[in-house]
Amino acid sequence: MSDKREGYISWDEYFMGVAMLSAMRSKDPSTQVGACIVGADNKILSVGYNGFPIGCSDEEFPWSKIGEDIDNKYFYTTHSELNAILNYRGGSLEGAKLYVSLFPCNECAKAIIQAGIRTVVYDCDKYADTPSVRASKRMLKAAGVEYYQYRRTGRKIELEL
Ligand SMILES: O=c1ccn([C@H]2C[C@H](O)[C@@H](COP(=O)(O)O)O2)c(=O)[nH]1
Ligand SMILES: [Zn+2]
Repeated sequence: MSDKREGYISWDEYFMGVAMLSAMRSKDPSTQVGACIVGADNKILSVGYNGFPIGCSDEEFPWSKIGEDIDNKYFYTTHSELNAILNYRGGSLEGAKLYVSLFPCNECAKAIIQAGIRTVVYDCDKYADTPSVRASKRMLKAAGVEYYQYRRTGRKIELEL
């Protein structure tokens, strides 16, 4: 009989937990998104969160979404999924799985498909009714990328940092 410790987190909790922790790095006051890309052998390949590109300072660029003209975050934010894909320097993401705290938009869906990611596990789907997410689902389905919602376990994790 094994005397292994009970109560350890599952793979799904671990990877979605890393995605959610990554989201906490985001400076977006409205929606923080985190992503975690995992290889077939349950190894984490990359992580990302929504933020401005390198060199575009959070002090200078706008986080407002109602700003005039080009003073609007939508022009500048790199989405968490794209950041996770671009942060990976190890070669191919063919066959990888993506854990993400918000359902990917249509632009991220294109990047996911082209990167060879085959599975998307998402948590929140608050923009499900928008054309962007509807188009995203259409593309993911057409490309044979499986997607399903993460089943929350209700486990609370407290970290003293
Ligand atoms: O696929 C996606 C879609 C959105 N995001 C990021 C981009 C923005 O920073 C926020 C959304 O802001 P709202 O104020 O809720 O419109 O989420 C992402 O990372 N990935
Ligand atoms: Zn996106």
